[in-house]
Amino acid sequence: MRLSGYALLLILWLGAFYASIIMAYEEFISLWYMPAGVALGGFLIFGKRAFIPVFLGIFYVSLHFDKIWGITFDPTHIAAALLFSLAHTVSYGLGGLAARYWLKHFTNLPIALRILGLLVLSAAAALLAALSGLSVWQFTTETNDHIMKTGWFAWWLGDLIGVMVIAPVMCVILTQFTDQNFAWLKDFSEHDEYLPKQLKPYLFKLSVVIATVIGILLFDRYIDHPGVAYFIFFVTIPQLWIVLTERTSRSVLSLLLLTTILAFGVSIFGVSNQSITYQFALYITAAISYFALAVPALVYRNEQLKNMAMADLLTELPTYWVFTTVVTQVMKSSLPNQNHSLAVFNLDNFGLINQNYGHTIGDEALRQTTTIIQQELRDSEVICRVEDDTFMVFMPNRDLQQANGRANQIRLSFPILNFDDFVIPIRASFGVTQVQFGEPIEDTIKRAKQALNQAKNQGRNCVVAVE
Ligand SMILES: Nc1nc2c(ncn2[C@@H]2O[C@H](COP(=O)(O)OP(=O)(O)OP(=O)(O)O)[C@@H](O)[C@H]2O)c(=O)[nH]1
Repeated sequence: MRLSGYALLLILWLGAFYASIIMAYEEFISLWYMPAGVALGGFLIFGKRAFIPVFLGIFYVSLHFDKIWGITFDPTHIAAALLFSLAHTVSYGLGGLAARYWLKHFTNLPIALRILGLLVLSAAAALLAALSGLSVWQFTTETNDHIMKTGWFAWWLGDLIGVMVIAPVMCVILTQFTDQNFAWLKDFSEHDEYLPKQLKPYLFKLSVVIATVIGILLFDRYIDHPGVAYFIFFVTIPQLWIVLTERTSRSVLSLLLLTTILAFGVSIFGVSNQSITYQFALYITAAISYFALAVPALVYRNEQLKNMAMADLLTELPTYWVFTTVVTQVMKSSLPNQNHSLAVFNLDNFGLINQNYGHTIGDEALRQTTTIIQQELRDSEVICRVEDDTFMVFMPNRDLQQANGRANQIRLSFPILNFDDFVIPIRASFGVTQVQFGEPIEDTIKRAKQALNQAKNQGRNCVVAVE
């Protein structure tokens, strides 16, 4: 962690604290307590090194915020501030470190399960912070029994929302200030490249979110019914729209915006007696947003798997699966008098290239060879990489003799590859066979592979054709 990271964490914590004070709807109770999210996010990204800036932040405000303690600046005050700072830092430290461990070491679990773990850990950390913070408060002031009994729930909920909304924002910001690799966080945004970049549709969706929040606050302000605040749950719909269709950072930003507007709006529109309902709605909206993040991530993974099933990663040739599917379709639509053939070829002594020049050069040789052979093929011919250095070519409308000639043409087109300090001649052996009408494709391939074995036994760099 760089020094700028420490400083930034401290500044963000203080900024979040003063913002929460402005947004408090009751003395010391905020709709959402932003510093909780800054603290947990700090521990999540920086690990235990976040302790110092978080502790300093809360210690500073505990000393200077006389209103909290109602006592003067003396040893008791300092002891109280110390205890209070420890309660906050240790609670979010434990929560943040546990969340970090969970995300780092359970990367093979489904995303939804990892998110569930995060929600549980955040809830536990926020509860610990609320209970320990209030206990310190009660213990040091001895007067606020009422707060302990009635305030802990709102305090907990406010902290929890702070964590849910701010911690992901912290992850986006703080990852810039450390040299670590955050592969364990990237799963939540790896689908981003598949999602649109255009700003206009996002701004439109964002305005729907904002309009929904402000509309409901206004409604609550002017319709005198305690149930009106429940309409705020509708904001989940446009928020989900964003989560499912926009990049992760945009979903996080929208959640941040809607929470901020709601927190200010509750005070501005004078509807703070409904705060608990608004807090629940925020909590549910944030939790659903995180779960929904798993959906575009799953769609993205599906797309990746589909691509892997369709094209070989190294050569980008169609896979065996695509090849056999296409060939089977052609065979099904063929007439008995149509002759088709199939060639299997394997590069000669390819293992030696790896041995002599290394695997990377071997990969490059495979790539360059397939590019050159592809150029040599006719449009109607279908090629695939079967495995390793073995390939297959389907030759429609060619009988065995024609296919034999064609395979020899392809064999002769194998290149001599030029690298900086050396040249590598590429050679291959071929097995060719004609497809028997109505036979399964696996039988044809088996015969062609037997012919290929014969070609290898005959000294390589040749074509063997079998009926
Ligand atoms: N660089 C690289 N090598 C691979 C890849 N896949 C398989 N190989 C290597 O290709 C070689 C294939 O060996 P074989 O086909 O059995 O034997 P060969 O050395 O080509 O000799 P013959 O086939 O008998 O002529 C092995 O050394 C594999 O390690 C790959 O994707 N990249």
